[in-house]
Amino acid sequence: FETEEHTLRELRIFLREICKKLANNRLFYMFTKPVDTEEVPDYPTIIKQPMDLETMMTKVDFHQYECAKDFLNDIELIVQNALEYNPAKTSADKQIRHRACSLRDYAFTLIKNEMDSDFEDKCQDISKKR
Ligand SMILES: Cc1noc(C)c1-c1cc(NS(=O)(=O)c2ccccc2)cc(C(=O)O)c1
Repeated sequence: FETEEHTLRELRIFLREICKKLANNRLFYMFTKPVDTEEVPDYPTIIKQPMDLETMMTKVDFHQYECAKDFLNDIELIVQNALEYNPAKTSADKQIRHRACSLRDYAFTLIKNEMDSDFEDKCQDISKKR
């Protein structure tokens, strides 16, 4: 059990670093905070499961990720929300869709390059058992 807690602690340290790198990239500024419903009043009528990088950092701290796959599922949620809410051919919508796709590629590549694959396997085994 102690080794499992140690493994999950290491995962949280790693995921905080990934979250910080993504949030510090100016390209992804609009994904760093929840979409402001004052600014975008119809957002909650269209997007039922909002997600953003600040919320993800809080989820790390609340032990709500037990493997990198769960973390990447929330990245994918940010991406899908942006694609759904911004479908138009306008340059503004195209730009946010492009940035959402870049966020996905950055996050998956960062994790693939910086994470030991058998470390992720160990985390997924722990997660499945719980
Ligand atoms: C994200 C998102 N999904 O749909 C839309 C639309 C956006 C989105 C929302 C905002 N305005 S905001 O007040 O909700 C906000 C500001 C700063 C960080 C996070 C959110 C700005 C932009 C933008 O492109 O600048 C985009």
